[in-house]
Order: sequence, then structure tokens, then C-alpha cells
Amino acid sequence: MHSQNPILEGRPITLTLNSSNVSTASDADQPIIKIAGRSSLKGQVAISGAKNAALVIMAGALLCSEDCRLRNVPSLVDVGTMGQILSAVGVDLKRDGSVIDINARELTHSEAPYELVSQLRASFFIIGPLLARLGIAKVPLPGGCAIGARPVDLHVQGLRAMGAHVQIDHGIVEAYVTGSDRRLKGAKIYLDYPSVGATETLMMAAVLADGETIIDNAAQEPEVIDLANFCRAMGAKIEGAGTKKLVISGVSHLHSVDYSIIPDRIEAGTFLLAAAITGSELTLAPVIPDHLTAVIAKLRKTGSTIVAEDNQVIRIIPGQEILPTDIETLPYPGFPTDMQAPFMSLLTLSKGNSLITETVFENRLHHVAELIRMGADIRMKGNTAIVSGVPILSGAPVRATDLRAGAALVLAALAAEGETTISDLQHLDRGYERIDLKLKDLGARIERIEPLPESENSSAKDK
Ligand SMILES: CC(=O)N[C@H]1[C@@H](OP(=O)(O)OP(=O)(O)OC[C@H]2O[C@@H](n3ccc(=O)[nH]c3=O)[C@H](O)[C@@H]2O)O[C@H](CO)[C@@H](O)[C@@H]1O
Ligand SMILES: C=C(OP(=O)(O)O)C(=O)O
Repeated sequence: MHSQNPILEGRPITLTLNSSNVSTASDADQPIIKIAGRSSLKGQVAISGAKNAALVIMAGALLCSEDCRLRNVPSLVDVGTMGQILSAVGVDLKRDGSVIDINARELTHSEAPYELVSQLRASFFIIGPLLARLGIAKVPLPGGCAIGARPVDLHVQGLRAMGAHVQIDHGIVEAYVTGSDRRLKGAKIYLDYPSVGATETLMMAAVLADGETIIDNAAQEPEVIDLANFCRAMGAKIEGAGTKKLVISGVSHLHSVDYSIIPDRIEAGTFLLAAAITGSELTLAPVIPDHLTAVIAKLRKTGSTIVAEDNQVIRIIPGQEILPTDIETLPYPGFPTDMQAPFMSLLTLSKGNSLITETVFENRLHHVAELIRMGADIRMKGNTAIVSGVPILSGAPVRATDLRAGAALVLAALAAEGETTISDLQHLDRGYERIDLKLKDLGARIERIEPLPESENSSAKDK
């Protein structure tokens, strides 16, 4: 990594440390975000490159033994960790702002370190390209948001269908291919569920395999299409990206590429909700409005007017009041699970009752308890939240239990009366580039407070 700039390195950003804001010794142990609510927002917000596309495309760069230049890569902790994982298997990686140069000419290791892989889900996806390049890969079971069991059985079954021997021992997935060329074989694979990660792992494995691979019931998410476009730009033969059926004809070699990552539809959706919940007009760019069809449709149901311009700008004009609406999360093009928690924050302030059903992950409603702490009226029935709108939320100390839960709390805090303190920011830092600074630029009263240095911290505790 070149830069001394924490933003470029994907590290959290130290803002002002105003000791008068540090109210308790426990606050001083970890970064927190403080938000004084009920400011209106105004202006234009720049949407960063998509986290979930950037991470898997970084993994995909392992397929290529020539130079890969990636542009529009967001500055996130997850991107930094993925960079470290690539370095650990021998990749030469240089970063300059939002541009990352990756050269995977020589892969020196087939094993990814547990300490890094355990931090993010997308790290596991390197198993496909590592196997394709080396005929062997050892990757620990991954981390990521704690929103369900998140098994990798579909990845493993698909790799086995392509001729890999796969076993899981002591938490490490070990896969290898036998035969003189140690090359995976094309196969016909049906996914029981259109898993984003399994589709991506198997697509990458198939790109350099011997023969044709068909993935049926494939995920259709924009990030899957972006990965396919990246691989095609290197010479891969992939048809059907964005449909339920992918056909991949293996090639023996990929060439260098210069590729720009798509804008982050989840970050864009979060800022649309920031506008709606604060009753503020905002403009977002760059965005691909088609990637937000389900979110825009639901926002319109809640009373907002949304105008897409030039296929890369979205303007939102919130209605006088927030109307209730029901939501069920589904694989793309359905309503995205990653927007479920943020959208719930909006509906806590609606004029009526909304049902929000989470179907993609079995345990992705931890934010409910935190929103209730802020005065929301939510009851749970199985995986459905029954949200009865209240006239106002009130600021409170809350914990960001996972990435999108953190975004939901930031949104609730922007609308709430009084001050909200959000802790456990490690989740938020994984997925939002400078969310506090972007909101501040729009007029939010938001401050990130970094922990005191160790020495000052212990003397503060002694007092
Ligand atoms: C890094 C990344 O891109 N993360 C995204 C990706 O996660 P991820 O790729 O992990 O999500 P999946 O689409 O694989 O998971 C969806 C469902 O399938 C299940 N499943 C998945 C794989 C498997 O082998 N077996 C299995 O049962 C999961 O437990 C979950 O219940 O897509 C999710 C669904 O849009 C998003 O919320 C995440 O932000
Ligand atoms: C769940 C998410 O990320 P991950 O899959 O990396 O845990 C997310 O981006 O909302």
C-alpha cells in the first residue's frame, strides 16, 4: 500500500477528538459515532464503488497471470483485508486512491490465513480462482456479518461436481484437483438456492476449467454481472450473466485488463433512505438506477418522488409524510436483504403498520432491539417484524450489531430527537466509505470520535 492516507488505506478516519464529547471511560475504549438528530440534509452525494463487486473482482484477479488494474475501488476495511489476503498468497498489489493494481503472475501460497479470512465473507470466494490456478486451495471457513449460519455447502458441491476433492477439517476447507494437468472439469451444476457467493466461486472456477460449465438457478445480482464482465474483459467466455443460467466455456489463459467497478447500489439505497427519513431532497451520482428498481418502487410506495436522470443520477424528493408498506427480502431482482434493516428505520416513522419479512438470512433482525431502544414500536413474529409507525424516535446509546444494522441506526439517529451514540463501528467500517463525512457534507450533525491513545485512556480510567 502506497498511501499514508487512512481513507485510501481503508482504515477508519480519525475526526476531531473533542474530549468534552467523551462522556464515559467505556466510550473512550472504542470509536463511536455521535449524531444530533433532526437536521435536514441538502446537496449531492458521491456514491462509491460497490463493496461486494470490488471484493469478488479482487478475488477474480487471481485468475489472471498478467496485470489487472481495478478502478473505482471503495476505501473500506474489507478491501484492505482482501488486499492482505491476496498478498498472503503471493500477489503483488499496489493501491493509489481508488485504483488498485494487482499482479498475480506467481502465486506462492495456496493457503489463506485464518486471521484475515475470518474477517469477511468474500474472502472465501478465492477458493475458486486458487483451485483454477494451482489445482489446490486451503481456505478457512469465512467470517462476515453474523446474520445466519451462512454455510458454504453450495460452493463445495459445485467444486466437487467440477472434479475437485474437497474436505473440511478443523474449520479449513481443503480442495485439490488430481490428474496430470490438475485442471477442473466443466460440469452441469444446479444450485438449490441462487447463492451470490456460490455463483461467483463457481463462475471463477469454471473460467479456466477444461470444457463447458452450466450453472442453473444462478444468482442474478448486479455484482455477479460485474464479475462476469470483468472476467470477459480478460478473455473469459461467459454467457447469461444476469439470468438464471450461466454458460461458461473454459479458456486456458486470461490477459491483462483495466476495469472499473460498478457504483454501490446498497450505499446509494442507504442515502436515498437518509433523504426520505429526514424529509430532505438529495441527488446521488454515479448510480445505475436499474440496480435499485425494487428499492425505488418501495420508496415510491412510502410517498417519495424519485427521478432518474441520464441513467447515472437519482434525485429524491420525499413526500409530506411517510406511508407504510410491506417488504419481503428476496434474491435479485427482489428486494435486497442488505436494504432490509435501513428500510426498517424509515418505516418506524410511517403513518401506519408495515410487515417486513426477511427470507434470505435466518438471523438478520438484530437491529430490531436497537431500534426499539430508540422508541420504535416493533413486534417480532418468526422472521417477520411488525412495524407500527411512531411520530418520533428518540436518541439513545445503541450498538451496530452488523453492517446494515449500523446503517439502519445511523438513519434512525438522523431523524431522532436528541443525541444518539452508535458503538461497534467495526461493522460499519467494513462496508461504508466515509459515511460520517459524506453525511456531514450534506448537513448532518455527526461526529466520529476515535478512542484515546492507550496512555491517556488508562489515566482517564484511573480518575
Ligand atoms: C460479500 C458479499 O457479496 N456478500 C453478499 C452476498 O453474501 P453471500 O454470498 O454470503 O450470500 P448468499 O447469496 O450466498 O446467501 C444467501 C442464502 O443462501 C445460503 N447459502 C449460501 C451459500 C451456501 O453454500 N449455502 C447456503 O445455504 C445462506 O446461508 C443464505 O441464507 O449476498 C448476500 C445476499 O444478497 C448479501 O446479503 C451479502 O451482502
Ligand atoms: C452482509 C454483508 O456483507 P458480508 O457478506 O461481507 O457479511 C453486507 O454487505 O450487507
